[in-house]
Amino acid sequence: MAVFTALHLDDIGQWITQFPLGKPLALKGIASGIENSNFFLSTERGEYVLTIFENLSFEQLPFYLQLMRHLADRGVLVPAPIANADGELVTALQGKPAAIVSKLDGSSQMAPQAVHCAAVGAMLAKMHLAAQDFPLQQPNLRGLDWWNTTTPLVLPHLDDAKAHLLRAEIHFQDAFAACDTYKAIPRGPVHADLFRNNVMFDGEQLTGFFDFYFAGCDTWLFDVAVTVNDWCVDLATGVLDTVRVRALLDAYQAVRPFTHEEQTAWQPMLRAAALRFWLSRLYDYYQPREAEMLTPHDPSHFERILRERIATPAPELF
Ligand SMILES: Nc1ncnc2c1ncn2[C@@H]1O[C@H](COP(=O)(O)OP(=O)(O)O)[C@@H](O)[C@H]1O
Ligand SMILES: N[C@@H](CCOP(=O)(O)O)C(=O)O
Repeated sequence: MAVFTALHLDDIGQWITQFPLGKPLALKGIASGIENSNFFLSTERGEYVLTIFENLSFEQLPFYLQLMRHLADRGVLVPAPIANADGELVTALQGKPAAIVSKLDGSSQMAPQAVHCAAVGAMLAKMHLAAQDFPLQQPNLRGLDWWNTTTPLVLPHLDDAKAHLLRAEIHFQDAFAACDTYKAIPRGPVHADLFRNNVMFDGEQLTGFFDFYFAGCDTWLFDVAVTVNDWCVDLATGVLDTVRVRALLDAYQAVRPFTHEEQTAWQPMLRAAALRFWLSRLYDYYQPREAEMLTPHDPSHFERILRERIATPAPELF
């Protein structure tokens, strides 16, 4: 569990009066997540999630919170941010930026079947289309520039085989990002971290996407690749399950058809999505931060996925 900033009910008594939520009744640290400090908050008005942002700044946060508001207003299932009396979605708590959002029903589906993958694919396409007219701009902060900056920081910790793979893949992805096909594929705001643990289900009913704090403007296909690499994979081997891949891709393109350029970019994009999380997990592993409770994710999982995507072509987009 990661709670970087300890917080108790007494600490928020005054702070919470700026929100139309009534009296706070309970506050409980959440036993998962690796980026922020999250708490379930019960008030006289209902159930919420309070997040204290450990790495993102006051300047960066309006992009995420306003994007969630924009999507919620257009029928995409996401937590709704709660504004304070001045209409602000982000305010200071313990000297750090903090926000309150509505709590989604259900729980994460950690052993998804085709029916869950189809629901995720359809909602992801709906989200991409709904975000097209979102007016704020922010790059994907964990995109190509970050990969190039981070690689030299982790390379000294790797053995020869891993270092060779990382250098070669960065080289491949730099070339891929420079090609005309890549430049021609559609883009806009993307979630960029739509793993099983960032979606709620109530049975087979999807109740919401959450954890938008890696969102940014990038290719839609990158978002699809990140999602497929997690939702449709055999966790032990990194091998894709064709039935789940087909369910996710078919449901996605029933809402937003893929382009021919995206078809060409699909295999390199799956590699890019694997590289992104191998790198961030390596970075978190070798440069750990202070936390009250923290379980780092296993980097070798995404090294395995990357090797598998290089070795074996995935099912085509269409
Ligand atoms: N809006 C929400 N509704 C219900 N549960 C939530 C919501 N936001 C977060 N959670 C819970 O908090 C946990 C950690 O949140 P997450 O956003 O993944 O943390 P982090 O940003 O630190 O990685 C989730 O696994 C989920 O159980
Ligand atoms: N999904 C990423 C890490 C981000 O953590 P999250 O709990 O905020 O989704 C990974 O698995 O490496």
